Amino acid sequence: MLRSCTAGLRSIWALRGRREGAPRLSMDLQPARRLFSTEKVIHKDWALPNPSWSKDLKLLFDQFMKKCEDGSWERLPSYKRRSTQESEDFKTYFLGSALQTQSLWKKAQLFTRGFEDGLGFEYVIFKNNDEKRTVCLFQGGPYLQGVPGLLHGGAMATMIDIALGSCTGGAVMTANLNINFKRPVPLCSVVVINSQLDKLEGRKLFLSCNVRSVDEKTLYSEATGLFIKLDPEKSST
Ligand SMILES: CCCCCCCCCC(=O)SCCNC(=O)CCNC(=O)[C@H](O)C(C)(C)COP(=O)(O)OP(=O)(O)OC[C@H]1O[C@@H](n2cnc3c(N)ncnc32)[C@H](O)[C@@H]1OP(=O)(O)O
Repeated sequence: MLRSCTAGLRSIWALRGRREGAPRLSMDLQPARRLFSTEKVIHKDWALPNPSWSKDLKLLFDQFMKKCEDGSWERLPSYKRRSTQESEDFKTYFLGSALQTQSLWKKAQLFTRGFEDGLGFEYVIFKNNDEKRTVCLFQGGPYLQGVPGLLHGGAMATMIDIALGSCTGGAVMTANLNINFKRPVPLCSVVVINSQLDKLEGRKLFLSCNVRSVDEKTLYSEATGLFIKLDPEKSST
């Protein structure tokens, strides 16, 4: 698996030096990823295969894409920046935020999508709306190392937060995250995060997840999270 990651990295270096935002043709650089353009901005969907994806990740991706065919599952697209509407929703609550300044707003992006292909967070999330659950396929790259050869716990916590968040909807914030790290995750390996909504109580969403190896034999982590739907009557700043 590590070898597959290394092989992927070779193609990554070939792509280095090409900066996002610079004028370019979508098909020229990353044919596997869908791009659509408005007048000025190119929104790239990052939850699609790229050359750094290991065989395991591609295989699981294909399996879940098949499950999407009858409509029971959907693949969630992933962008570096939230849509204008989503951003407006959050701005409503955080009126005093530094992001109100135009220059910062333009620079801000989801930090899990800020790495070159294969070096950081490679992931895709599939959602089953009826069952109120998601499956996140995650391959943590070499820049996410903690203890040598192993994935940093903070990187795992980040993915758990995102995975649990994907079971919610609308404007929510993480209020509590509780993680039990049971086994260390080898760097560049693929893990599967199964998340579900356990309970909805007013504005409180109680969620849980587990993180397992592809063969399901290793339980790496278990976590619970509390997310709060933001109250339109309140502003947090
Ligand atoms: C597909 C892509 C998905 C992407 C997902 C992205 C994931 C990224 C998510 C994040 O990183 S969010 C950033 C980290 N989180 C924060 O910075 C949150 C900081 N905290 C807050 O802003 C506020 O505390 C919060 C908005 C969460 C709640 O404030 P509110 O004023 O709206 O709620 P309030 O304090 O009235 O509490 C509402 C209920 O929740 C309960 N509650 C709030 N915080 C709690 C807590 N920490 N533990 C337990 N209960 C809590 C509170 O007791 C109360 O219960 P009851 O309704 O039963 O009375």
